[in-house]
Amino acid sequence: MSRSAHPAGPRYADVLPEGGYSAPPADLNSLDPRVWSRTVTRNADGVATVAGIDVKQLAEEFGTPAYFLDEEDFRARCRAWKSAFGEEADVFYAGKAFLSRAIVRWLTEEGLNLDVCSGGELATALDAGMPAERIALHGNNKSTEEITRAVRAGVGRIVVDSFQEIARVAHIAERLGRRQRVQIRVTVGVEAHTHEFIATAHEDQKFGIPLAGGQAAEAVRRALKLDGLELVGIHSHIGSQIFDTSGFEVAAHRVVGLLKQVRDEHGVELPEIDLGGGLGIAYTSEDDPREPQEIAGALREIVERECRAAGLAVPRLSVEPGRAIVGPTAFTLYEVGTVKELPGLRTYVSVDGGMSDNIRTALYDAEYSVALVSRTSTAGPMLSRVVGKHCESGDIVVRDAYLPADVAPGDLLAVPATGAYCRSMASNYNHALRPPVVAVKDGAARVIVRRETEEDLLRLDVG
Ligand SMILES: Cc1ncc(COP(=O)(O)O)c(C=O)c1O
Ligand SMILES: N[C@@H](CCCC[NH3+])C(=O)O
Repeated sequence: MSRSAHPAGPRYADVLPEGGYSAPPADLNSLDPRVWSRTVTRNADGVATVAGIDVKQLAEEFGTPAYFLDEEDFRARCRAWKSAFGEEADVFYAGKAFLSRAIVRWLTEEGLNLDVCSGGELATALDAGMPAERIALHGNNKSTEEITRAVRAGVGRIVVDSFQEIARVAHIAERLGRRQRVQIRVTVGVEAHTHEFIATAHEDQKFGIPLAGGQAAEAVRRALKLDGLELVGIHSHIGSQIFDTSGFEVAAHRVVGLLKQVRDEHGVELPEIDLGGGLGIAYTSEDDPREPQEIAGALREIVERECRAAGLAVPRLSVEPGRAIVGPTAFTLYEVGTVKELPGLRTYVSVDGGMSDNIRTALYDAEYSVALVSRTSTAGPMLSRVVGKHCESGDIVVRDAYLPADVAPGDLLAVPATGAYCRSMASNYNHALRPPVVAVKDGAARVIVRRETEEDLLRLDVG
């Protein structure tokens, strides 16, 4: 929410968000299809439903807070990415956004590959049957154990992130009698227009080997000399929650520039380019994300044009969307516990979860939307802040939202677009029990990640 004066008047200028507040939406009961997963709607009684199941029934059966993930929507998004990039490219789903065995099975069935960035993600992928050759291992500080497991399993590629790692992967692969396919992650020097903590290709941050100063070219030189490595390509990931294709285009241009330099220096044409993930989604009605076709068209066009100009064969392209596939497919369902009005300021609506199930608002100032979903209301708009139950004043789920003025304890609220980086970044802060993920499809709901229990917490506490 943004832009305009505080509804309570100028006296409260000090509490204004940057740019001010927007006017309340015309209809507080509507569920904007750009923000909600595809099968979310309201039934004749005004209760929101997903995949045909009403949220009151879901809350009763699975409790709150809980994430509800629309399987059909997830699969449709996988297919949209696959068909946008076509047979000449590979789509690696970024498991860090959210990973579970069910997700791995759906990805495998839909023909996507998988990017993992830890031993835990690798274990989940292999356990759920993703063929190793369709897995890429990432990370800026992979352990020797993680690299060894990945090489042993036969992963399709390891994306190396530093000079030390080039030597480390080569050494491990040689010791195991393997030749590991690797890509080198480079930093292209693009300032992605996103939050500082999720931008990854400007120069002053921890990921990748800079193109600047010839470091990436030196990394290629070293990798080409090592028997344990098969250098197959160059990787770039510029950041996350990006709406504008221009940063990807600059990255593609610079990566192709490096391929040309490698060809000119070593007579080798590297056969692959990966341009990472990062495509943004709509968290609120004000966001206007790009579609996979748009990004695919723009990337293909620039890679082909640049390669033609450089006299290079067009390399195989891959991308790693996480948020854009899983983000819009889930919402978090909460029950309202208390409603506290601060006259002239706003109303604090406390729900039964918070920063332990969605840290993004506190961490990145992320914006979310929220709706009353257990009923409709004809009450007027109330400027609200939806907060959690943790012992932190920064425990905010939705910073600025209009809710109907009659919202009361026992009502159910849902926050859409929480499929990415919410359950995967959830914590046990205040010994909160991490919520379950429930997959919904065709009128049926099943738990794919169960709710944590106090026994789970106590089992780890062995002191
Ligand atoms: C290397 C890499 N690939 C892919 C992704 C997925 O990004 P997103 O979920 O924004 O598509 C990330 C996370 O930002 C990443 O670090
Ligand atoms: N975790 C971040 C994105 C960073 C992903 C990894 N490079 C988010 O919630 O938006």
